[in-house]
Amino acid sequence: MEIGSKLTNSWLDSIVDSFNGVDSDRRRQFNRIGTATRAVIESVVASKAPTEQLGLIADAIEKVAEDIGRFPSGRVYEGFAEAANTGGNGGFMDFSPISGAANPIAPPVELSLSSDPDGSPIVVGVVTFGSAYEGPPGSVHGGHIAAAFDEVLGLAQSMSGSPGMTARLSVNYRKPTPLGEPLTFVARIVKKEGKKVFTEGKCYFGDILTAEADALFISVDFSKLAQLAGERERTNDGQKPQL
Ligand SMILES: CCCCCCCC/C=C/CCCCCCCC(=O)SCCNC(=O)CCNC(=O)[C@H](O)C(C)(C)COP(=O)(O)OP(=O)(O)OC[C@H]1O[C@@H](n2cnc3c(N)ncnc32)[C@H](O)[C@@H]1OP(=O)(O)O
Repeated sequence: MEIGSKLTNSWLDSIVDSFNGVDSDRRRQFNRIGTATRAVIESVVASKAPTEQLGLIADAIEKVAEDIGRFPSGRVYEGFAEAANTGGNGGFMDFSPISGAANPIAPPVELSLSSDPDGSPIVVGVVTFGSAYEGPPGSVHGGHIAAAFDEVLGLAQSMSGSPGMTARLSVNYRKPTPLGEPLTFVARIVKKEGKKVFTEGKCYFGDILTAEADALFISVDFSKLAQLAGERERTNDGQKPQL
């Protein structure tokens, strides 16, 4: 993901610059795997393949899982937890569960920084959710809408220069959010009070407002993030960070 920064937030720019523009074969291969696995996930939940074919497909997928599972696993952290990238060679947030191209469970939401007509900085997230994200028939599952808000609001709050973790996230679902259609999330900072960064966001399908959210982020000491990353690398399974 390239973040085409139109902002002059030097703090965020310096982080984004440190990840962007670096290309590597390793990153390309991870992104290919992520894209192909995402396509498999989509087909798995929506395939009309004949039953006799399903066993063959299951055999093939089990073989792939076995092949990749033979290698040791462990995440690489450069900077921030969510900014884990594909091998330390560039790729800002390649493995984000929401926006990471290399993470097959990410829809993914494509993030960019922009500004609204009055010049205020905003984050824009563009995404089309496939069948794997279905909640009510034909609509996106509300939990995934909340996750997309957490991501775009999370990037917006980081423009404050003192990013933190989500303390509270509230979503109002106004209209069903359609599957298989391009959606646009927009997020901004509302105000900052000490460690508290208040944000708000909206999700549109065309001109239709389908959901809106507000969230409170609490700036965290970067040493806390480093500690979380350290725990994750030590245990290598990352399931239980010690706070
Ligand atoms: C992760 C950082 C990434 C940085 C990346 C930068 C690069 C840019 C990239 C960008 C895109 C990435 C996008 C990622 C987005 C995803 C983020 C997530 O999903 S985060 C996972 C879910 N959230 C948790 O797991 C938090 C768990 N909770 C905690 O760890 C703590 O509770 C925490 C940090 C939220 C606050 O703990 P305390 O000890 O630091 O805060 P105290 O000092 O006690 O409180 C400060 C003030 O805030 C209020 N406060 C704290 N928590 C509150 C709450 N839940 N609700 C309301 N107020 C709260 C308190 O009442 C206090 O207010 P008074 O100063 O007294 O007025």
